[in-house]
Amino acid sequence: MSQGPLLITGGAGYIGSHTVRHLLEQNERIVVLDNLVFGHRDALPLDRVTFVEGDMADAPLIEKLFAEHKPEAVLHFAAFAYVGESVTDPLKYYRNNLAAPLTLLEAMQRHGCKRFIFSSTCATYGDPVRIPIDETHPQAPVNPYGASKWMLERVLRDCDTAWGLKSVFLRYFNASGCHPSGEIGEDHNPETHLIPRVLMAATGEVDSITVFGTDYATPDGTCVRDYIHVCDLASAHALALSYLRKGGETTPVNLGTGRGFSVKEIIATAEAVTGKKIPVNYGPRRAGDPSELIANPTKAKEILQWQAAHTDPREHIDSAWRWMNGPRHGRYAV
Ligand SMILES: NC(=O)c1ccc[n+]([C@@H]2O[C@H](COP(=O)([O-])OP(=O)(O)OC[C@H]3O[C@@H](n4cnc5c(N)ncnc54)[C@H](O)[C@@H]3O)[C@@H](O)[C@H]2O)c1
Ligand SMILES: O=c1ccn([C@@H]2O[C@H](COP(=O)(O)OP(=O)(O)O[C@H]3O[C@H](CO)[C@H](O)[C@H](O)[C@H]3O)[C@@H](O)[C@H]2O)c(=O)[nH]1
Repeated sequence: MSQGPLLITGGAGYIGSHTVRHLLEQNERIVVLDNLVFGHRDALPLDRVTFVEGDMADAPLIEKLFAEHKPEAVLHFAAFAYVGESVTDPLKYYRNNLAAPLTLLEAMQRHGCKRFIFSSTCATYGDPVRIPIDETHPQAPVNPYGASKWMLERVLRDCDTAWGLKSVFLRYFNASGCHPSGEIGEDHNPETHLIPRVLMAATGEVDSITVFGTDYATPDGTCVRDYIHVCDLASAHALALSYLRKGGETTPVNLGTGRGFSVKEIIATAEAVTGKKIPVNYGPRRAGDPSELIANPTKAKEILQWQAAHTDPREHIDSAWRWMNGPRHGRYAV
């Protein structure tokens, strides 16, 4: 097995850049590949990582990258992740989330790189038939985004059977929060996720937050989600890497806290953290939203020795608020 660096696709994005920071603290060597469609060059410590600006579907570039750096493992974050857009433009999602990674996998096969950590999602489960959701829950995605991730999991299993690729499918629940330094954070454009949008309503960047649906079968009628801090996601990647280095088998692992919070609870917490009254509108349901998504995170503890350290959404919102009021938010150069 090659002793080269880690290749991190999408490492200039939200979750990728936090994971890069964490892995650098563990003295890992890192090559980041990102086409900067959504990522930010400034989110990377460019003096400490090798940054390759390019697309994972660019076969000559990928071949050159593997020949030059001989990566030991790939951490694959690069993808499109707007659920709504995936419904209206499915081919864009199947192209980037399913077809493009094949170029990467072909290069891995050619170069004998056999460790893969995949940013999968709770969206692969679809509408839950039981809560909390463990990894044996049926996978029946209800939108092309979730389907593209589910299909890539299948591809990875087949690569294991054929040439011994070992993968961990990290099925994240709802990523939130920002690095405690306030130097990097969530900066999607457009931003559709609940917590940053609530905070944008608090700063006046948007007029108000619209709650999508108040008639769900939940205690207060709004959707319930399991919010997992981005720094907890980062530490799980390091542990998944150790698991594969110790000879771990291909397997899915949920990354969540096991606790759910409603949209209304998140807004109330954001008001408490910011000290501001947040203007709220109540709108219809958003297509494709399950009422409740809560992880059973037991397996992560058993096989990765991981559990979420930041389980209080107040802490997530507080770190996101510090980032939004810090010097770099919205001022990434790229
Ligand atoms: N944010 C969440 O709540 C969440 C939840 C579950 C799963 N995920 C998954 O985690 C991963 C990271 O999500 P994020 O929120 O950090 O998104 P992000 O958009 O911030 O990061 C993705 C990065 O990939 C890059 N990228 C996209 N296509 C590329 C390509 N073809 N070649 C090279 N680079 C490319 C983008 O420029 C971006 O920097 C995604 O795979 C996403 O599906 C996210
Ligand atoms: O302006 C908003 C934004 C969101 N919501 C609600 O807040 C909850 C969280 O919505 P997000 O858009 O923040 O996140 P999702 O639950 O849609 O997350 C899904 O999409 C993500 C990709 O971006 C991940 O893949 C994740 O695993 C998957 O569940 C949902 O009930 C949503 O309806 C609102 O009410 N108003």
